[in-house]
Order: sequence, then C-alpha cells, then structure tokens
Amino acid sequence: MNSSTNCSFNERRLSSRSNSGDADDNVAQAVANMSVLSRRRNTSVSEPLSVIRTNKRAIYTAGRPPWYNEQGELKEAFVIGLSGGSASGKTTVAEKIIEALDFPWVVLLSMDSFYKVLTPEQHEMAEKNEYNFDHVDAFDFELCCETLKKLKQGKSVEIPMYDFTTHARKKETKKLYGANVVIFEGIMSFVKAELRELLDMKVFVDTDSDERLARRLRRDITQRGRNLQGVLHQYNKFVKPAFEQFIEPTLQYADIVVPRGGTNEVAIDLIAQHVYTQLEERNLNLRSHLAHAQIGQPLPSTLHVLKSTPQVQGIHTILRDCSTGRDDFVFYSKRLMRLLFEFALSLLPHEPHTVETPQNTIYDGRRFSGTGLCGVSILRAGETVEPALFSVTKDIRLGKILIQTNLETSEPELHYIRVPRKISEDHVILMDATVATGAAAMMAIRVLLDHDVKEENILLVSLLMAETGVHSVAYAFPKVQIVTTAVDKHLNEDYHIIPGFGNFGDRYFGTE
Ligand SMILES: Nc1ncnc2c1ncn2[C@@H]1O[C@H](COP(=O)(O)OP(=O)(O)O)[C@@H](O)[C@H]1O
Ligand SMILES: Nc1ccn([C@@H]2O[C@H](COP(=O)(O)O)[C@@H](O)[C@H]2O)c(=O)n1
Repeated sequence: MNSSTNCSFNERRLSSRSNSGDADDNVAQAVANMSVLSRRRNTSVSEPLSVIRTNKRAIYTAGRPPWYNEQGELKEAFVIGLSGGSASGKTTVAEKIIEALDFPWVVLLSMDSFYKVLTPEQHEMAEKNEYNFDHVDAFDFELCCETLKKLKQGKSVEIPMYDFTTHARKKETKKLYGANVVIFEGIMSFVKAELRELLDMKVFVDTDSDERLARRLRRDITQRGRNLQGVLHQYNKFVKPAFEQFIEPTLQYADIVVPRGGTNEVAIDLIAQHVYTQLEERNLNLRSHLAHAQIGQPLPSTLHVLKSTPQVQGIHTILRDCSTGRDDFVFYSKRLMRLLFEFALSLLPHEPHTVETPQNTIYDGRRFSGTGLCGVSILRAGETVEPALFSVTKDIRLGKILIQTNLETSEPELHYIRVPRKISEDHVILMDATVATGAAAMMAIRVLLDHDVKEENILLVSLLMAETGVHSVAYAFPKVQIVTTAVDKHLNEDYHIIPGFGNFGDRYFGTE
C-alpha cells in the first residue's frame, strides 16, 4: 500500500472549510520573561517562541489571536485527523506537524485517552495479552467525540490520561484549552462517521507492515512493559487482523496519505502550509472593526454607571488632571475603585435573609444568592484594581488573564490564563482599569465562556469606558453586565479614550 511519492492527495479534496487552579503568583515574572509577542509566517528572522514556566504548570505564550468574530461567535479550531496502523508513526507525524506549524496554539489529542476502563476480568485477560484493544468496542467513542467537539468549539476539556503498562487510565487528567489547531490521532480515528465529520483534514500515515511490527516490538518492550512473546501473540491475534478489518479500509477517507511517517518532511511541510492558509483566511481586523462600530447608538440596558455625585466628579477631576502626581493618582483611583466595587456587588443576585440581632429581635436582611463569586483581572492594568476588590469581598478567589496588543497587527493576543478551579457556576467579576475598543474585554469574556462560565454571570467592571467599547461588548455579549464610573465619548486614532485618564497602568505603576 505504500506509495513511493512523498505524499499523495487522495481525491484532491482538501477541506477548505474555515475552520485551573488558583491564581498564580508568578504572573509578574511570567510577563517579564515574555520575549516574543507575535510571530508571523514567512518572517525571515526566526525568533524563539517563549514558553512561560511557572512553578505550578507551563503556560504558553506567543499570543493567541482572536478566535471569535465581532459578534463574539467562535471561529472553530482547525482539526487534523491522523490515522494509520499501530506504530505507523502517527504520534511522530503529529509532533513534526506541531514543530512545523511553529506556534503554540496547537493541541494534540490521542485516541489512547479514550480506551474504555476494563472490568477486573478484562484486566486479567489484558495481562495475558488476550484482550482485544484493536476492536472498535475497546474505545469510548461517545466520550471521544464529545471531547473533540468541545475542543473544536474552543472549549476547555479534561482529558483522561492512559497508562499502557497497567492498561488503565491514570488518576490525573490533563486540561486542554484554547487551540486554533487540534491534532487528533489514533488507529480508529476515521472509523466512525461522527468523528470524521469533525476532521477538517484527514491524514493517513502509511508505513510498511514489517516496519510497523519491528517498531511495535521495540516500543512495547522498552516503553510499555511487554515481552517479545506477548507482543508477537497480540500482534498476530488482534493487531494485524484489526488493521485489515477496521483501519486499512479507512484509507479511502484520507485527504493525504503520508508514506514513511515522520521522516517525510515534504508531506509534513505541505500539511503545515495548508493549515496556515486556512488560519489566515479566518483572520479578522477585529480591533479596527470594533473601534468604528455602533457609534451614536443608544447605550445598552446592561450598562450600569456609578451615580455621578460631586464626590465621584471630584475624584475624576483629580485622576484626569495631567499634573496629578503618582501618589495622588494611586490614592484617588483606589477610592474610586472601592466605590465601583461596592456598586458592582449591589448588582449581584440577592435573596431575603433574616437574622436575629443581639437584642433578640429579628432583622429582615438580604444576602448574596449565587453559587460562588470570583474575580478575574485583565493584566496588566486590571491588576491595579485587585486590592480594591479584596477590600470589599472576603476570601474571594482570583484569576488572571494577560492580553497584550500585537504592535504589528493592533490585535489583542492572549498570553496567559489562570482561572480559579470550578469557575463554571460562579458569578465572575471581570476587572480592567479601562475599556477602550472593548477588544481585550471581549477576549477575556470569551475565555470565561470557553471555561463554561454563564454569560449572565459575568460582570465586566472597569473605572472608565469608551462608548464604543461599551457597545462592542454589549453587542457581542448582551447578557454581560457592564459596570463603570463614567463613559467617555471618543477614541483617538491610537484607540485611546478621550478625554480619558491617559495610560492608566503607566500612571499607576509610575512607568510613564
Ligand atoms: N521514521 C521512524 N523511524 C524509526 N522509528 C520510528 C519512526 N517513526 C516512529 N518511530 C518509532 O516507532 C514507534 C511508534 O511510533 P509512533 O509515532 O508512536 O507511532 P503511532 O503513534 O502510530 O503508534 C515509536 O517508538 C517511535 O519512536
Ligand atoms: N492497554 C493497551 C491499550 C492499547 N494497546 C495497543 O496500542 C495500540 C494503539 O496505540 P498506537 O500508539 O500503537 O497507535 C493498539 O494496537 C493496541 O493493541 C495495548 O497494547 N495495550
């Protein structure tokens, strides 16, 4: 079945379809370590991608561009399916594609994760190499399909991890989130129509059967705790017939057939080029769209502006005054932030709650009626508002999202996420110091939605917003509550709020 060419295009039908833990202390270090903010294909100078390593987990940087449109709707991830016999080189090809793509927003999902959990009897058979792991019934296709679907939609997923030496899932799972490209590999990845429909490009790794057996013997003995006799027995009884019955017939679905696996650089480069073309077709000029959208429309009903009392106006006057020094700027912005958060908390759901007073009388009061509350700040300026949140909420859990503007494209890019665990049922106070076009706020809201937070449970809280930013957020996410102390009319050509505060982060941190 091997062809002598580098790669054959099967039916020439390449798909043209458009495709956590607790808050971490090391964000500042992570930001400092970040060396490359953007990478573009075909740049002549190849800069190393930066990967932030915290003491807890590795967080990928090198900014993820927007994966949604101005309506906040997701652009699906591009999914590459890799099929082929056992030890044909699927994993190796996947790793080479990731290397060739050369950007970090790629995740690899293996069908191994979806081997069914064995009964004690089945486990005993597996130990004697008598259990058939090469039959369709050995896989949990339902979970596999559901997981791949969620990943394609940009949602976060929890993946079981498989241990071939014990024939069982490991205790720990792996969280995958936020990929522009998903590579899905496995012996049965083309077998079910439901799975095939999720694949934008199907690649069959076609390696000679003698070579596959030789590799499998080496691998299973050195890495999977097997012996020579056992591997040969399992191969002849299950692996070889399964290849003929289930796997080889799926070659007809492949868009590309790759002979020789990972050594086939021409094929790998072609695949990477195709993925680049697909991703480039989906790029949008999101920030410039947002900056000019919906000017002059009535402000949305989800906008809540703190009452403009003389006290609030007085603080604004000091903050907007360019002659205000850093000490005063910090002091008065902290005052305003506390007022803002007290106001924001009053918008959370409450229910009646009766207590008994020290005088043995009843007081009919109210209390927060949500499941949980957490704060998420949009770095860097959003970090300045965290202390004010802590001063009005006790024991609140905190997350951080770092979004930076790519100076080449003017687009926001996602560099770092750390959201509290089990955030999906929480009300989330999403904080930034200011909101101009709304591009960063939209990205952060999209991240929360991808972590299954309910749109109606998000409060975007910011000291100052531009009208256009309010419109952009409200248009894309009509259920998000928007809370601020003032809305300014204009943005200048650099997307700065006019009249505004100037660069809030620089004035607050003294980095002007
Ligand atoms: N081109 C190659 N030459 C030699 N060994 C290879 C080659 N490609 C893969 N291997 C080895 O063969 C084994 C199976 O490869 P892998 O990529 O894991 O295949 P699969 O994912 O299809 O089972 C691994 O031990 C790998 O290191
Ligand atoms: N407990 C298990 C589970 C699976 N296998 C074999 O793994 C092969 C699939 O993995 P590849 O990396 O080779 O694609 C499959 O052929 C099963 O026989 C196993 O030996 N033990």
